[in-house]
Amino acid sequence: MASRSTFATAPKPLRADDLACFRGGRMVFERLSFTLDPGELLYLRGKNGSGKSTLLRLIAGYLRIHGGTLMVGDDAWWRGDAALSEALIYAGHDNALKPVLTLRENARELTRLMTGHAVGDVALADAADVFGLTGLLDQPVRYFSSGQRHRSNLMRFAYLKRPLWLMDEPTVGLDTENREALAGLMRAHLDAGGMIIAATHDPIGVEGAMIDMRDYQPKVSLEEAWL
Ligand SMILES: Nc1ncnc2c1ncn2[C@@H]1O[C@H](COP(=O)(O)OP(=O)(O)OP(=O)(O)O)[C@@H](O)[C@H]1O
Repeated sequence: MASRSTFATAPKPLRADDLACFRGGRMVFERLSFTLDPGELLYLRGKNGSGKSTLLRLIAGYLRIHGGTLMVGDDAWWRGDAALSEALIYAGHDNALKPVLTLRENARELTRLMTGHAVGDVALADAADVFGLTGLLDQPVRYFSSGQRHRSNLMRFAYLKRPLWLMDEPTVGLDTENREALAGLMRAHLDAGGMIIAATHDPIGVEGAMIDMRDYQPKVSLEEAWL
């Protein structure tokens, strides 16, 4: 199991107050507030298009804040904050794997880009073992099934020692065994003082608080509704 000292940077609490985000020509959410302390998990629930991915992408620094504040420890969040991007791992809907490379080469490439150093063979073997990918490490990703690709994408959470995990639909396409592996990995991360925000439609089986995105949808006035 990981320990606090295994994180490259110390976990910092997140505090959002009255956050708002405008995207695709409309306000996606507004007045959204939450706190997330080390060792805590926050689920984002809500129907398609309610802004779960938008919130994750905003925290990751890909989108702007249009209202409210987000504090990272004692510092105000800002887009392009290298310290924050070095403290988080984001995994969205699309996998970031290059099909022509093997899984090992993909992991080395990703870690070189994200940290400046390629992941070592021992750390990679341990991470592959979590999701039953040991036998696939030296296979080109183009031969993988969709579930194998998804597990390969999730593997980064096991070998990058970063405190804040932003997970978008992490259970999609996972069988029961791998859902349990994912839940175990998440529990170990939280036990070590890590933090997770996970957008999901499915129960994962790890205890956490919940944001219901329905509570933060903009209210449309009667006049606007007629426009
Ligand atoms: N690349 C984009 N450019 C502009 N608008 C976008 C883009 N991606 C999503 N949106 C809009 O942002 C809003 C929120 O979408 P988002 O993907 O955050 O929802 P979601 O809750 O994650 O949905 P799902 O459950 O389908 O994944 C939607 O109105 C969507 O149309």
